[in-house]
Amino acid sequence: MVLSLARGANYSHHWTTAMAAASFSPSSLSQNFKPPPSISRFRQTSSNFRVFCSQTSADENPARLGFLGLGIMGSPMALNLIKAGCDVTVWNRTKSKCDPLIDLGAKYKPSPAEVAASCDITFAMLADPESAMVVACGDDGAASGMSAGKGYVDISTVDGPTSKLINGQIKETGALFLEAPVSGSKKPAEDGQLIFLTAGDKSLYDKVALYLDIMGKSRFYLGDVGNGAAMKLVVNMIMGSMMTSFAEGLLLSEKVGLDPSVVVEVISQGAISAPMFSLKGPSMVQSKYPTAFPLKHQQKDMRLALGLAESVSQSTPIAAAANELYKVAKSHGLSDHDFSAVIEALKVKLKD
Ligand SMILES: NC(=O)C1=CN([C@@H]2O[C@H](COP(=O)(O)OP(=O)(O)OC[C@H]3O[C@@H](n4cnc5c(N)ncnc54)[C@H](OP(=O)(O)O)[C@@H]3O)[C@@H](O)[C@H]2O)C=CC1
Ligand SMILES: O=CCCC(=O)O
Repeated sequence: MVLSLARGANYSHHWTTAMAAASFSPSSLSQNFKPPPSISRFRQTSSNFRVFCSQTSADENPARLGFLGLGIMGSPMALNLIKAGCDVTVWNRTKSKCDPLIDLGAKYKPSPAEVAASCDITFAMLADPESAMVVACGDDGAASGMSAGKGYVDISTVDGPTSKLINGQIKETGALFLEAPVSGSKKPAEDGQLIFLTAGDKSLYDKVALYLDIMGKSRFYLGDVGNGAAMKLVVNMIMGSMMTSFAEGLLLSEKVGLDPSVVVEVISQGAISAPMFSLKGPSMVQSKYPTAFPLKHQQKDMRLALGLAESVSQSTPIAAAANELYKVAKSHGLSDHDFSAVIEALKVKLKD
């Protein structure tokens, strides 16, 4: 089953909302206040508008949210939940990354298990399959704090087998599981414009739709666990290959005496125009790679996508070649730069 909803298509009566100046007090909200139909669009355009998470029924609308993993993506996503008035408890391996959110009202627990035990729904945004596994299923992992009635939503980009393992461990506790990797990078995370690619328990998907709509602009429900991970890996495999092809073009243009900035401009006006080229191109031309999506994560996604292709004997020679370039870039110390730094791998002189 595939279900796609753009933001605002499914607003629920569980929300209480208010247009308010900064001094507005949540306690003055009426439980019966109904959002206007244009609420979601309005929320994007007005800094005075807040959406408050309210608890009309503990069963129907869990209000205690956990957030595990406060990196480039997790921090702004959790922040958007806090700004919307949700009751958020955070945890991060490096505790200092919790502090700005605690200052803004988040609660803190010292382990994933304690977050899960104290929350109705726990979101996780971890680096890779290994960290997603250890945070969900390791010692003091979230599964230790889960039980019937709770939900675990893993937003990390992992492979299907990892997601299925986590699903199994969470389900053993009686809790529900949803995988929900996202398309969109640092800025869309800050702006609440992510695209959720979900799969797993449909009843949990329905419960968390409210929160996904705070953090994102659209959501897809793709059926069984593994389908969300596969969708994410296919999309990122294409993106990773596009970026290497773009990098080759920029360098070739320079070698033959063209201005690569003009190449970026030409591309932006034609059929292969893409926001990614327009966004990253100008800084790539200046050999600058401010990190939005770390190169090490793009290489991880290429590796996982190639594994997915291998599992069904699908030929992916372009992605395989692109992956080699990301590996070269990593070996040159570019792991924590933006993935557009892969262009540096093409500047490296090959030995005879
Ligand atoms: N950045 C982007 O544009 C996008 C990223 N993604 C995906 O989202 C996920 C997070 O990405 P992003 O926020 O950029 O990554 P970051 O590297 O900024 O953050 C990674 C997070 O994982 C935690 N972590 C890493 N290893 C461990 C471990 N062994 N145990 C516990 N926690 C660990 C880090 O904790 P600590 O702070 O202690 O290091 C941090 O909270 C990745 O799967 C990525 O592929 C998806 C869409 C876009
Ligand atoms: O996983 C990272 C995706 C980045 C993006 O969609 O812009």
